[in-house]
Amino acid sequence: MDNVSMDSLIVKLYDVNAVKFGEYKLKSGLLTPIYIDLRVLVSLPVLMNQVSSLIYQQAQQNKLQFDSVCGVPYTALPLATIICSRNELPMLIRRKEAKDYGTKRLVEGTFRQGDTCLIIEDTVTSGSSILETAEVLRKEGLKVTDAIVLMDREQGGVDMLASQGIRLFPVISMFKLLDVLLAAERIDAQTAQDVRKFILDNNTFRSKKENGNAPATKKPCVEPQRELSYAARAELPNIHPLASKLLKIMEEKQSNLCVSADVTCSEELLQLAESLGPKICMLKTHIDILKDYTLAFSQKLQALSEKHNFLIFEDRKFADIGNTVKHQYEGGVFQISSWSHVVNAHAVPGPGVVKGLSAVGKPLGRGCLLIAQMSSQGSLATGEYTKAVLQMAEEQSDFVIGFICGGKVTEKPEFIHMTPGVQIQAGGDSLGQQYTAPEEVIYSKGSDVIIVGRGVLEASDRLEAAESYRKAGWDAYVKRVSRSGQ
Ligand SMILES: O=c1ccn([C@@H]2O[C@H](COP(=O)(O)O)[C@@H](O)[C@H]2O)c(=O)[nH]1
Repeated sequence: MDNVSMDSLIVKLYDVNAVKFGEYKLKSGLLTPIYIDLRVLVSLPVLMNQVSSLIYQQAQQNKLQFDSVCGVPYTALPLATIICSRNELPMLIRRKEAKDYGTKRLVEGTFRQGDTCLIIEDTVTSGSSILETAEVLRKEGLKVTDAIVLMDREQGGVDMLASQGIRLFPVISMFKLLDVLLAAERIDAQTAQDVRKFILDNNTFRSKKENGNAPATKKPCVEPQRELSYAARAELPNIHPLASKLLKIMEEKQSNLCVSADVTCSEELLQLAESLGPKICMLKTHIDILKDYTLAFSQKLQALSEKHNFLIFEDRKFADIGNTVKHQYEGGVFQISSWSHVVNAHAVPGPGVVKGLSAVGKPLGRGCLLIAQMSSQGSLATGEYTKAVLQMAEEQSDFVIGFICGGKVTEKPEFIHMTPGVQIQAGGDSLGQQYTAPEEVIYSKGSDVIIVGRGVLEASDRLEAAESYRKAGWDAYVKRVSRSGQ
């Protein structure tokens, strides 16, 4: 289902009163300004079918492997039934309580020990209902590794379940829902803001970790740091708003792909942005290689970035004293700061380069990546130099949002790691470029975003190639987060 119909589904859910604003009590007793009541769907067969297909699409898009499907009782039961019946899949029913006669089974249906069962849920807050169902299924000898939810309230369910070895794939997330209802004028800006604040202030997983079960004395051993999802990092208290926006785009579009649009004609660049826009979280430009740049072009590019929800990154690699980069960023022919969300800089000149850029970009809400490492053979950006770049970033984190690097260079989850020199086939070119595969960059080296140029541009079908890179990058990320949660 495309974005437009996803948006109209969200509006429909509101119109049938499945999304309510006011004051409601959650299962935990917490009062919430938004309540999702998907029970109403059971009387609305058209909507029921649409929602079921969306849930099943998540399973297909993420290539989930399973032998059976189980809906969390009760609201998700009919959804699971429709999915199983339409797609001829075996279903299991988890009883909420065992009968005191007959077989006394807690799981109805036939299965073999070691079979994998996919869980379907209607709404997730903390993830505890999915976990309860998973525990019952696991006790019966089934494996549970994945779950799909129609509506994720973004209050920590994804992270809690990941910590229990379950990857949760949401169809709709709370922030997306609020954006759509606001745009459709179903709610006003104040309501959206109040709900957003509530969600951010009431993360059930974070607060449990922060407040609950704290040992009286420190544990002697250091536990390995748990990997946060992109969505959880987007909500970190000290995160730069642009980094947060990027992480939310990545989560929403399930894309950690930045395409490097290294073409020399502005029309071709706009065509790339139009066709690949839905697949990417960011589009990288080298504006000075265009032979026909105009300011009108940059306006069209901005319009496409809004239409397809991606950020623009001008790979200008500023490397001069603060006063000069200020002019280069703001003025000249390109007026980069007026249209590019993100730029990058070498640290060679010292902190003044960031100060100069920040003087122009910070008031506009822009951000900067520092080049900590390079993908080219013989690069001098290694070792102590890379460490000095990290230090410079930390000192100016109100403008620096992350790094260009070969892999993770800092454990600070507020910083974004972006890696160029990526192709499915590792190798290189004749001018020193070195390529690493998406899985290695994201899963093994811990980077966040893959930057792909010729891997897409030189493919016979650019859209198909972009989708392969999107999928490879996203699968590697999902694998990484679930590994750390187990
Ligand atoms: O270390 C670096 C920094 C930047 N780049 C840029 O990324 C793309 C890579 O293009 P491919 O076609 O995928 O090789 C290109 O624009 C470089 O200028 C980089 O490769 N390495």
